[in-house]
Amino acid sequence: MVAIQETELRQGILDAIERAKGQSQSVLVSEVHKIDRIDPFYFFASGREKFFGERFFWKDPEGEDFLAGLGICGQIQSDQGADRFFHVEKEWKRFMGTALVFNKHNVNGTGPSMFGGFTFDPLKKKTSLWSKFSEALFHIPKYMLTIVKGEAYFTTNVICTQHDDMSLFDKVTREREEVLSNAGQKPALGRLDLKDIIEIDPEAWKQTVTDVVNGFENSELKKVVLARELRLHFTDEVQSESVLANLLENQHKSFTFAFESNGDCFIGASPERLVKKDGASLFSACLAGSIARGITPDEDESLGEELLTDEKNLIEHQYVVDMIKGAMEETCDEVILPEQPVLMKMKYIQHLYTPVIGRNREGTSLLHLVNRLHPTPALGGLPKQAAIVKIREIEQLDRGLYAAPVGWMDYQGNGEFAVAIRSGLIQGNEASLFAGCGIVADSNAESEYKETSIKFRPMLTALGGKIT
Ligand SMILES: C=C(O[C@H]1C=CC=C(C(=O)O)[C@@H]1O)C(=O)O
Ligand SMILES: [Mg+2]
Repeated sequence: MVAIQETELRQGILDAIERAKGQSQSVLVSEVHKIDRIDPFYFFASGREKFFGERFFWKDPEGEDFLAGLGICGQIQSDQGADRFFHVEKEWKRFMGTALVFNKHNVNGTGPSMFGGFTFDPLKKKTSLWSKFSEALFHIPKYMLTIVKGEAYFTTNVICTQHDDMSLFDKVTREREEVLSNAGQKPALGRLDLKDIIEIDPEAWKQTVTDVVNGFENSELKKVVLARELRLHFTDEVQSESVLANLLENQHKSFTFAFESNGDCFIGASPERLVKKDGASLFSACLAGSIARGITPDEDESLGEELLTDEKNLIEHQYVVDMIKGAMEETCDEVILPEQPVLMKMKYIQHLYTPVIGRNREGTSLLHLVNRLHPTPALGGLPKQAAIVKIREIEQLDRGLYAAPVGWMDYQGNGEFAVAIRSGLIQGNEASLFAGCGIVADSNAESEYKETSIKFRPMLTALGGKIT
C-alpha cells in the first residue's frame, strides 16, 4: 500500500482559507508527493465506485508518460465558439494566479493540471449525442497519478473557500488514504457483449465523397476530411475500464485516453499528436495517407513501399506538412522536419508520417498553438476555413470531440494534446465510433470507404466487435 507520511497540506489549507477570505474567491491548494509506482490503469479503474463520471486517463505513445485523474475539484468550460481557447487560457491563469503549490519535483504533469478537450467545430449544430460535453471542457482532478519515465507522483488538489475550516483537511486526508489504499488493486473487468452494429448510411456517405471530389474543380478547396459513424448496442452497460484495458493491450504506439463527463466516456487510441510543449521544445506531427497492413512481412513491406510512392497519398500528406510547418514557423525560431515522410505502422494500418520539432519563442502558450494548429488538414482540410465550413454543411455527423484536440496542461504551461481520432463515445449500453479520411482530387469513394473501415478496427475490436 502507498502511504503519504508527511504533508504540507494542513498549513496549505489554513493559508488558502485565509487567502480565500481576503480575496472573496476560492483558492486552490496543490501538493505533490513522489510515491512508489502504482499501475495507472489500476488507479483509473479503482475510482469507479467513488468517482465514476469524474475520471480521466492518458498514456503517450512511447508509454513513458501517464496521467490519471479521479474526482473533479475544478472545471473550466465554455460553449462560446470563437474565443474558447482564449477563455480556457484566461480561466486557467486566473485559477493559477492564486493557487498555493507544494511541489519539490520539477516534472511536467505534476501539481495543478487540467485535462480535457475542445470540440472539433463549435459552430456545427450540436446534437444530443454530445450533450454531456461542452465546446471546451477541462477538469482539474482532486487526485492525480503521474508517471514520468517510470517514476510515480501523486498530486492532491483541494479547493478552499472562505467558508471552509480545518475539517476540510481531515476530510481530504481521509479520502486520500482511501484512494491510495484502493489504487493498487487489480480491477475485475466486466464482459463486453456487443449485440449489434449499425453503420450509419454508408451509401449516402460514399455519395458525399463523390460530390466533394466532383466539386474540387470549381472551388478553392483542395482537401476535405469526411468522417462517418458506427452506432453500437450492447446487452449490458459498457465499462470503460474493459475498453481501456483492450486498447492498452493492443494499441501500444498510441495516445490512449479516456475522458468522463456526466456518465458518458470519450475514449480512444490515437496515433496522432497535435502538439506537445516541454519548456521551449515543441513537437507536432503530420499524419495523413494510409494503407492496410499486410498479412505476411513481404506483403506488409510492399504495401508500405506502395504508400511511400503513391501520388494521391503523398499529396494528401503534403498539405498537412505545409500547413503545420507554416504554423510552427510563426512562433518558433527553428523548425526541423525531414524532407520525406516515413511509415508509421500501427496494428491494422500504416500511415505516412512526418515528425516536426520546433524551438518555441518565449511567450507562446500551448493553448495558442492548439488553437493555431486545429484542425490540421489531416482532420479538416485545405484551405482550413473553407474546409471546416464544407464539413459543417455536408457531413451527416456531430463530431463532438472526435478529431479534436484532447490532452492536458500543467501549471507551468507544459502539456500535450493529441488529435482524438480512432475514438468513440460510450453512453451506457451504447457507443458511437467515428472514422474519417482525407478526400483529395484523386479520391475514390469505395477505397475511402474501405480506409475508414480499417480505421474503425482499433475501437471496434476493443469493444468486442469482430474484424471484418
Ligand atoms: C481522420 C482520420 O485519420 C486521419 C489521420 C491519418 C490518416 C488519414 C488519412 O489517410 O486519411 C486521416 O487524415 C481518422 O482516423 O478518423
Ligand atoms: Mg487517407
